[in-house]
Amino acid sequence: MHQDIKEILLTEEQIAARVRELGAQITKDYAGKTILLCGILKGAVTFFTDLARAIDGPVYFDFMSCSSYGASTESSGDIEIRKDLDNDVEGKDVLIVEDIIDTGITLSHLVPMLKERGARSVKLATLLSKPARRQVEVPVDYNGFEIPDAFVVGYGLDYNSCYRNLPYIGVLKEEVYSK
Ligand SMILES: O=P(O)(O)OC[C@H]1O[C@H](OP(=O)(O)OP(=O)(O)O)[C@H](O)[C@@H]1O
Ligand code: HPA
Ligand SMILES: [Mg+2]
Repeated sequence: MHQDIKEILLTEEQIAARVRELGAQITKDYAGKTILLCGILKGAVTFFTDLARAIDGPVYFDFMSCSSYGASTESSGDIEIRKDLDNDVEGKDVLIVEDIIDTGITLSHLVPMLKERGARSVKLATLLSKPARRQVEVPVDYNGFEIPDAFVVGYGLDYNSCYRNLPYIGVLKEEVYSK
């Protein structure tokens, strides 16, 4: 285990098993449709690539880059779109893929924006949800795990751009961000 990690919350095996379940459910729910899978960079990349391979059906890939945390463990409340989707979403079945919903602020901006652009449907898949920290309610269609109120890293999630490549989800030691 990495020296900055206090505890492993979800192992590689637990994540892989849950991603397979979510992929099977999405495959059923979208039978006969093509999904425009929209990953929110950068945190969602790892979940996105695993989830996409767990879906048995036609899928297009697109990505949007937003940032609100920067070098902090608290949301700034300002969502900056650094890169928009390449696809026109009008008439498409959009499935947003996120790594985590924490305050809900990021998704509360993105979901209405994609609906306004004329998407036929906009649904949301997240690997993690931290309900204790929610400031804005966002309906989640596919949720991997509910987690307690702790700052987690790994499997795509970062603190100050580090730890994204850890293969598990771990709780970061407080001393790493309080110094
Ligand atoms: O529900 P919220 O409180 O809005 O938090 C969730 C968002 O924050 C993180 O992104 P971040 O801004 O850290 O960018 P990153 O994905 O590049 O790390 C995470 O990947 C989600 O997009
Ligand atoms: N870890 C990493 N990034 C995050 C988190 C978290 O717990 N919450 C929102 N963005
Ligand atoms: Mg981040």
